[in-house]
Amino acid sequence: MTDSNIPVTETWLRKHRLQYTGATRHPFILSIRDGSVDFSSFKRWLGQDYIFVRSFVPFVASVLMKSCKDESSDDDDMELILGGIASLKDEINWFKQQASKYHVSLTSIIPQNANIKYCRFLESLTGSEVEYAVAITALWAIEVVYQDSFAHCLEEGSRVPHELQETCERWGNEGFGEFCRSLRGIVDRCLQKASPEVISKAEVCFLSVVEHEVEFWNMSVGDVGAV
Ligand SMILES: Cc1ncc(CO)c(N)n1
Repeated sequence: MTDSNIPVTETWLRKHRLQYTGATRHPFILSIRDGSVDFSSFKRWLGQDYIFVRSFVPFVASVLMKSCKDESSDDDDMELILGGIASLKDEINWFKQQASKYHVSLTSIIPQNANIKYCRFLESLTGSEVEYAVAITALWAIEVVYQDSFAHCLEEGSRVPHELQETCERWGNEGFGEFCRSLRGIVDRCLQKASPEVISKAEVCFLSVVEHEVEFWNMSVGDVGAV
């Protein structure tokens, strides 16, 4: 670490503020927050995110495996990640419920390009050659973008449509916020001891996640460039 007083994640968030804000204050999220959201966009997001979450499970499982093998990991890491996997089961059920409520057929969804690319990226991180520090960075970044985005929709002055309140609470709730802070703590701890190469790989990985998240939202609002 270059400056021992500032955690690595803090330096990234300062350095890549614009990119991060692009992902967490995307027009799609702002439209949920101000109530102007187009429901066909919401339904598109719902179907695509269901596919994403199914690919996300093996990725998180691979992070769990790395945490069990890596000597810089501790017992708490394993339990935190395991809890994350357990809640994905609940999340998959939630998607099924929402899909039936909005008449979205989950069996006939065609994954869009941005989604395919994002899932491929996740898969590329599952190999044993990818360091735990890099993989846990991706996990934190993936979760914190959703947490930060949906928590913004719950802030005072927002006008979220009643039907979407539950969606915002799913990722914007305080418990999930705490989970993200714990993940961030792991990232900072791992990178404090990491080599400059691993730190730089993790930073590239963080930025890739942020870019994939922007593309994912773009796809949801139906940006033709993303299809
Ligand atoms: C695209 C995407 N990013 C992050 C999350 C958070 O789990 C999600 N469900 N989907």
